[in-house]
Amino acid sequence: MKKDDLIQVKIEDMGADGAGIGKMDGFALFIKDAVIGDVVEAKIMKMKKNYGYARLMRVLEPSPWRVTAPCPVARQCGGCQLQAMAYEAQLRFKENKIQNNLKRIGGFDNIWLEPICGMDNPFGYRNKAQFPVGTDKTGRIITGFYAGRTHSIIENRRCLLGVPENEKILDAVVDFMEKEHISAYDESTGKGLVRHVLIRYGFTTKEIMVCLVVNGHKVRKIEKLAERLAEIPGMTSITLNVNRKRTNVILGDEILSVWGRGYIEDYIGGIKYRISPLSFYQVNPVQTKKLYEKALEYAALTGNETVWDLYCGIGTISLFLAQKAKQVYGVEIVPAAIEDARNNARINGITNVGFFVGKAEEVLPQMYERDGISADVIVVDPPRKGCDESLLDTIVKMEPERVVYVSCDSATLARDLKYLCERGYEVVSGQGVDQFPMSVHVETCVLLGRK
Ligand SMILES: C[S@@+](CC[C@H](N)C(=O)[O-])C[C@H]1O[C@@H](n2cnc3c(N)ncnc32)[C@H](O)[C@@H]1O
Repeated sequence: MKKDDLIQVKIEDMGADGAGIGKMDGFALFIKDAVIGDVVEAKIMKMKKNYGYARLMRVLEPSPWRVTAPCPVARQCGGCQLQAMAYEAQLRFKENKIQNNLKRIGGFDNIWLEPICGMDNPFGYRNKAQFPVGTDKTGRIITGFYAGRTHSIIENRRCLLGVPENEKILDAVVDFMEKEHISAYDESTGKGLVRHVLIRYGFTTKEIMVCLVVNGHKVRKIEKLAERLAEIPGMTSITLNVNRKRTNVILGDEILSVWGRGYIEDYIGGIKYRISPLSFYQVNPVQTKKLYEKALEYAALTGNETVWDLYCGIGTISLFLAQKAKQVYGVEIVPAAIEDARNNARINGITNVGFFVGKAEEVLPQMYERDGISADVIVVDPPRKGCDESLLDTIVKMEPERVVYVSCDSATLARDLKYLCERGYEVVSGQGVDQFPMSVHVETCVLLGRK
């Protein structure tokens, strides 16, 4: 097989990034957009020693799990990788992904997981969207999402994963930019003003926040845009975020108020959270509630426990746990998030929590060595790279009865579980929670107990 060859192949498996995998002449061929069970015609794009990449040209026999993707730009857009696959099959894919990682990376052969927790309606679930703004070849202002692995914008104002309000907001922003001749930022030159539109929506409160990310400190006639946006029911906060750096990172550090208050509020369970443009907040509130309830169930609190919630963000899990614990301590690296966490405790009248700013892998060992702190239960919810070994070592030394590991990357989860299980812990239970339908991502919650 060589570049540009046309082949016919049956898709027998799927890779972690959602690409279909077909086998031919001993080679594994990765074919994006092919669904397990399809027979496809594909064009070879690149061959390596044992595997290759091919482009899907035609589906010759559709898989029983193939569906028509409801979004017209699903294939080009980098946001969804699994829209052409029935939701039930997506859930099986995610369960397999977790199990494969546990086996391959963690060496766990027989971990029983509770059935994955999926959504009844797997669309319209996202409470946050960040739309890049740019221009097309004719200079017309466009917004949408980046194509997979690139920074070219696929125009789309009606993303089916988000709320309908997004479209009205984007219409208002683009109209305003065209009428007032406000430029879009150009990544290749570093020139132009408007980079992204960040929208957040409180599902329980229906409050909306719009934050325009700009390469500057002001936008001419912004009050005209604010006037129009303020007419959208629920609009609560309009801000500018200043990002003058030539970087892929979307948000800068500085927020300037334009209209309304600088935050929205939302509830998960009975707890109210204040969310500012820079705060980390889970994007799928329906599933987040289920995830936190699972973490709370695994923590099995009776009211006498001291609990540490590491990587606590704005204190979402900490406040959930505090309802059933004696004392909860949260640790988080972003100072603004800890400010939000303290505020969130205050507005909910929760007094049995304390928050610390710093790296979990520094704060916990320091406090253990210096102050001899203890823990009955430790919850960790790290970013994709997982936990630092020095943090895992301290957890082992502190000997909590239970460790609840919430993970957005089952590969690093498997690595860290292996480490803990070689040092006195065992996996008691676990469950995948689908926070990101239509994408390949999946959240996992695991309970570890002392052997
Ligand atoms: C997956 S989020 C979890 C946040 C929170 N538990 C929630 O559910 O909203 C991970 C958090 O870890 C924070 N973080 C990243 N590295 C960290 C570190 N080394 N120490 C402490 N926090 C860290 C991030 O800022 C982010 O808020």
